[in-house]
Amino acid sequence: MGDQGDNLYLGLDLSTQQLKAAVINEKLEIVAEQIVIYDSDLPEFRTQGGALIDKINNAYITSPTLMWVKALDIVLDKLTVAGINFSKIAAVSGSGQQHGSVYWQRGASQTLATLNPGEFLHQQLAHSFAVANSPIWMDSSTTKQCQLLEQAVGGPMKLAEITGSRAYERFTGSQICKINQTRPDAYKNSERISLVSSFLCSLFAGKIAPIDISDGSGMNLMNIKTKKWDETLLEVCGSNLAEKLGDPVPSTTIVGDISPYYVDRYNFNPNCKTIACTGDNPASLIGMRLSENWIAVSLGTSDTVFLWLSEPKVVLDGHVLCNPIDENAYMALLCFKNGSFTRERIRDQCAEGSWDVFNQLLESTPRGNFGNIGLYYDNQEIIPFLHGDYRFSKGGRVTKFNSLEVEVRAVIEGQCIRNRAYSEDFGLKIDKNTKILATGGASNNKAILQVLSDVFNAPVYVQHAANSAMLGAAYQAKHGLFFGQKSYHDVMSPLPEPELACTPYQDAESIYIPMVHRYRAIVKELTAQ
Ligand SMILES: O=C(CO)[C@@H](O)[C@H](O)CF
Repeated sequence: MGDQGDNLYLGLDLSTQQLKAAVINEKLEIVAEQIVIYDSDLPEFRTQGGALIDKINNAYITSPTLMWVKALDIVLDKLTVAGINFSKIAAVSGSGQQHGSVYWQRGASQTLATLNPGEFLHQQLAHSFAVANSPIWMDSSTTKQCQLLEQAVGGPMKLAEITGSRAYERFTGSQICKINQTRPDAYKNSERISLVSSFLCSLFAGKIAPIDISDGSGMNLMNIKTKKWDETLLEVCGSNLAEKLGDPVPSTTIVGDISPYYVDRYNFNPNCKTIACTGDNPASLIGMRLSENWIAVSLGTSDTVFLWLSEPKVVLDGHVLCNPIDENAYMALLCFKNGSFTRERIRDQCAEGSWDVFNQLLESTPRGNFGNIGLYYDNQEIIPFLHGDYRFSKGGRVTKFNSLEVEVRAVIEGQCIRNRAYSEDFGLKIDKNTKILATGGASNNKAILQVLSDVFNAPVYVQHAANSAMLGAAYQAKHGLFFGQKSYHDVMSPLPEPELACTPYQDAESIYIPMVHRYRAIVKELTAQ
């Protein structure tokens, strides 16, 4: 690939609402970035936020598989128009929304291996999927299948010990099980089954790509210690499933040379390597350069907390995934559905829709909020399994707080206390080395970050990288290409250090440790009801 100095790397993030692509150089600087937003750029698929919600059963949520293929056609054409010299791209990798599944029709491997460079991908793959609309992570229609998985191994704790999570409706195992039960012909005609991430990799590799161990940890099917499929769990979901899935591989695996389709159609270098793709959250961990002593808090539509784990922990709330950077390590993932929409609701109700007013109200109240605590769940929450608003003053449950500023502080403190409580359940020990990396939209709000810092009694840093999953995929392309020659930290060394945003007040720990205990007691009481 000529002088390494001018190598480029391509990373893509196939997320729920859009496909994003970034080209970076050796210094990990973004040299081009393009996006395809499904709803507006591909209106023929009639998605809402990239998803199709079943009109009869709104728990049943899918995405058109061919829409994702067409989005790749478009984003590569956009990069072409942007003048990218594809022949300089040394490696490509990607990330995908976790848990979704793609069902390749018999014969799809042959089609992938013999693509005609004169035609679009979507034209040639139009009949390559046994299931036209892929189940995605927003689906919650597989409770019965979850029960089968847990019963098969002896209950939720055992399933969590084996696979890193108790059974979740959105996880791929229960989704495959449901396809097999409700559409047996489609299951039988599926030559292979991919995750969204390995599906994306397959399009570049010109063959059905393997599932990586990190995204594979989000299926309730893989033993996170042995990194092999659990035979008992596969049996529950369908016959010959191991053959349909293929063997899991480390997330840095070089899957092969890029398909000749891209060499002939876009002038990619024939030596360009396709690196295994992974889930969007593991890719974010890569993009955020997370390591031990760091906690990452992504403050977005949903709030996500990431921890680096050297050993797996058996928990019923949250997920343990194999680590995409070090295959002998793990990562903890806590997903909270109620993030920015809830903050915005309280902003609209209490601060006339203004973040400036919101922040003034927040900063006008003392740490600890006069003993008030609030839990706000606009949508059914994953952890804890609660829905609605719950307010408590010193004396007990109340229907409303007596001031706007108390309500504002309560929503932010409540979310930050939640983050700390469940992180500690994962074994997080907060000490003088603990640091928090905040990302996502709300990480631009210093007033919110100050509360996060106080609740965790740790400094908060920010990283203004555009999209940690997309960049993580681009970084993984380079990391995978030089795996064994350069360490991950060497690969990432050109990146600037995260910037310190705020540090905790002296009295923070004495205020928030009792509040975390009180939070736990409240949640225990509410979930018992
Ligand atoms: O379900 C999730 C993780 O468990 C989400 O973060 C999806 O990965 C979003 F695409």
